[in-house]
Amino acid sequence: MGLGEFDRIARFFRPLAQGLAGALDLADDAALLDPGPGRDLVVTTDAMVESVHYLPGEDPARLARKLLRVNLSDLAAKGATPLAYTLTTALPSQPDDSWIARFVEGLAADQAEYGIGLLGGDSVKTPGPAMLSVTAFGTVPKGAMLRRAAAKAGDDLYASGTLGDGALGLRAARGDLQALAADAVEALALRYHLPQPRLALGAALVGIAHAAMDLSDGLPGDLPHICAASGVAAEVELARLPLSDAARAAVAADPALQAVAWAGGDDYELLFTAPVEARSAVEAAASATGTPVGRIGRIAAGQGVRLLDPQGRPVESLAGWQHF
Ligand SMILES: Nc1ncnc2c1ncn2[C@@H]1O[C@H](COP(=O)(O)OP(=O)(O)OP(=O)(O)O)[C@@H](O)[C@H]1O
Ligand SMILES: Cc1ncc(C[n+]2csc(CCOP(=O)(O)O)c2C)c(N)n1
Ligand SMILES: [Mg+2]
Ligand SMILES: [Mg+2]
Ligand SMILES: [Mg+2]
Repeated sequence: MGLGEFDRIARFFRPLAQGLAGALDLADDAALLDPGPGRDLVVTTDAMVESVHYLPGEDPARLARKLLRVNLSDLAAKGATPLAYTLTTALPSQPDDSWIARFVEGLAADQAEYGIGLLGGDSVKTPGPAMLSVTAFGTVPKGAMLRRAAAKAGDDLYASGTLGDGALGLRAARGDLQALAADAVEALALRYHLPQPRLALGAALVGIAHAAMDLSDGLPGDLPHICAASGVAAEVELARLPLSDAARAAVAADPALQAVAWAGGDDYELLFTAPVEARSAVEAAASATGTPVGRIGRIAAGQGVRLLDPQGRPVESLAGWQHF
């Protein structure tokens, strides 16, 4: 028999709230959060469901870190510095305390890594698969949050890091990439399990980038959001998409994986636009934060996204992740 709901909160979750005065020891109806003078509060929520967002049997510590990181990635995309988060767990009716202990280990590790604390949350049971949800809070200088709606015709379009590793990494984690060398399989799976939110780059792009978002559903799914929000069109040269050595090896071993590498999903890289005059400022932000950044296309007047294959032909068949 596991602990009761409130003993479980006190034992496992309260230590994660220490050091965050507004969390009130996880013993009140709500928490308090002060963004500080001259700062705006930035708020984002993402949930993860077993078998939809992560594989059954996943290490709870690694799962906890991914849950935090997908949310921190949205803060990064807004140029925000993370402050705190709330956590909702919907777990099968008899929660296993050793599972929760390991989940909390993962949260503690990334709290330390990113300088954040647990502000509160909710614990419920479910007859369905586990569902875990985080709401992350960050701050930006007042009025400076990066937005999807700020792209301008003529802007360059950039992506950080490498794309496609997360989606290929899911296949690697499932054991589907048998033809690939073990070190490449491991590198891809790690990118699926443990994204790297681009917080330093996001903050450095405040005042430089026009529009920004993070890539979670894959470039063909996500870029149309910037275009629609900004009332512009975009053109991407797929040959310019930055692919890791492991992703290139996977595509070389199985050319059918090219679409997976391009369409991505689970990337948690930044997609952003900036005026041509800001090229050296973008490069400086990239090098100051140690984040690779590649120019992958451009923004134009009009609407819609054109993806061009390496021969310059439009590709219509790539789609992003959608739940329904
Ligand atoms: N159930 C909902 N209620 C209110 N707003 C929602 C709901 N679902 C999504 N949204 C809002 O829709 C917008 C897009 O959400 P979406 O989840 O696609 O963004 P994202 O987190 O950047 O992408 P991803 O979920 O793939 O990481 C956000 O402003 C989000 O707050
Ligand atoms: C086991 C498993 N199967 C498939 C996927 C792929 N996937 C699921 S949701 C999502 C988009 C982001 O989620 P959301 O839009 O819900 O925030 C992606 C790319 C995965 N991660 N794990
Ligand atoms: Mg979301
Ligand atoms: Mg998100
Ligand atoms: Mg996002």
